[in-house]
Amino acid sequence: MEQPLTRSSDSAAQVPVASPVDVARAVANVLLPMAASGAIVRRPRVMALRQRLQLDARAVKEMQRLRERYGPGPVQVIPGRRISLVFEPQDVHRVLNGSPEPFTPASLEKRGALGHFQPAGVLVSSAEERAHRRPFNEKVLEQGRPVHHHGEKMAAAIAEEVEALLGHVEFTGTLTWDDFAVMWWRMVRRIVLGDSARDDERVTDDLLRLRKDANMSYLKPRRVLRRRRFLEGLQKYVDRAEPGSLAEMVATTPAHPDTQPVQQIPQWLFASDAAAWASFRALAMLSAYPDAGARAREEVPSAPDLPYLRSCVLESLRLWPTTPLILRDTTEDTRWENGTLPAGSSIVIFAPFFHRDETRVPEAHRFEPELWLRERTDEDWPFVPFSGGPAMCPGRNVALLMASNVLAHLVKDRRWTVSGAPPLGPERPVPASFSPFGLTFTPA
Ligand code: HEM
Repeated sequence: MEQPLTRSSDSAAQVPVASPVDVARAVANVLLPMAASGAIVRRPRVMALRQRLQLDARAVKEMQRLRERYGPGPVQVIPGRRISLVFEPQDVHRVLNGSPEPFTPASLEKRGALGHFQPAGVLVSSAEERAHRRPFNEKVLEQGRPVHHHGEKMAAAIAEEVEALLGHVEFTGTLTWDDFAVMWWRMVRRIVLGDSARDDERVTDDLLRLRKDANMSYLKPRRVLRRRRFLEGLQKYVDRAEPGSLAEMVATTPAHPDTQPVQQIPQWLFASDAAAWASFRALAMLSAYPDAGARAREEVPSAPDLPYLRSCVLESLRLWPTTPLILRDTTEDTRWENGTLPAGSSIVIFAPFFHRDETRVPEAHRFEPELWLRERTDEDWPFVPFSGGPAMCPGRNVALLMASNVLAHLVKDRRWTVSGAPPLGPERPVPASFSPFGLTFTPA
């Protein structure tokens, strides 16, 4: 049973419900733009609109207004489903540290979405299944090591793929998102599945198809045959167990029968997409902030361990979190400063509010990679691009290794001019919304 908070009252009343007008505003300004952008695979056109209208600024303002109006405790903004927004750092830490009980990451919404391609993935698992699946993910991904023991092999694949991309850029004169994404997926397939998967677009196209369905969650019927073909494709790579791949580690890491090792892999593939968005935005920042670009270039010889470039990627993720809505469902009644929430309620941590609220975060609209040069703790303000607590992203270090090494090769011998971005630079506030998909880089 969870300990009550020291600041909790004995109130048996439920956490307040926002007024109908505030419900409509919270949905329109906070929840809808995020859902419309695509929870599992992004919709570039909606992202472009979000950038044009700078909708994330509106969302943060709405959160500030709601907090002002209802106080620091949570407030329910979808009464039927009992979805509550939280506003205080200690509530963020409490919810994330209280995973999987009483705050399970396997929320109704996530089960609806991820069930399309990884119904046995750790993120949508019960507490009992998680007890086996989480340690398996941590072992294979080596979550505590900045550089995975396959790091040299990963770095070699990254070097080859980025060099091939740069050859293409020399030919076309520009670096676009589409070219970057082709390179990215070749690299991810090699790192996760093995070198022989480099050109196996079918496996990631199958996943893309299933991810598109996942955006529609329960509204789309499950494509059972496609999912079977996709998972069988992954199984083949595990059977092949190419040395230096994560598939090899899946094949050789002991697993409890409940673990379903192959079903842990889709998350590693699909979540790598977020690292691509963060890297492309970080490249724009390194191009627009000459001092940061110079510091990154100086660091290149120490690859694959690149703390400053990793910080740049983390800062890109703080400014534009790729998981803006961190969801938890309550598994028992929980007490809060302003009332109780019954079991089965939903808690939403809206990350941009905690990352970009200029009334409480001095660096809200500045590019400050230095924020990440030391490990952050629960004593710190919650910047949570990788979530936190026992369900924190176990692939964080693999993602940062990929992203930082890709950036190192891109900036090593080149300076880039960026177009297609909102105005960027040290003299101005960092934009609230920033789509990576419309960016084009030209060697300066
Ligand atoms: C920049 C890239 C990435 C970001 C921002 C990111 C972020 C996150 C976040 C926020 C969560 C928690 C979601 C939640 O609580 O609902 C999560 C979970 C997870 N991530 Fe990542 N992730 C990234 C890349 C990766 C990669 C590359 C891998 C694997 C190679 C990975 C593996 C996982 C796994 C297995 C979980 C589920 C953890 C659990 O439920 O215990 N992620 N990630």
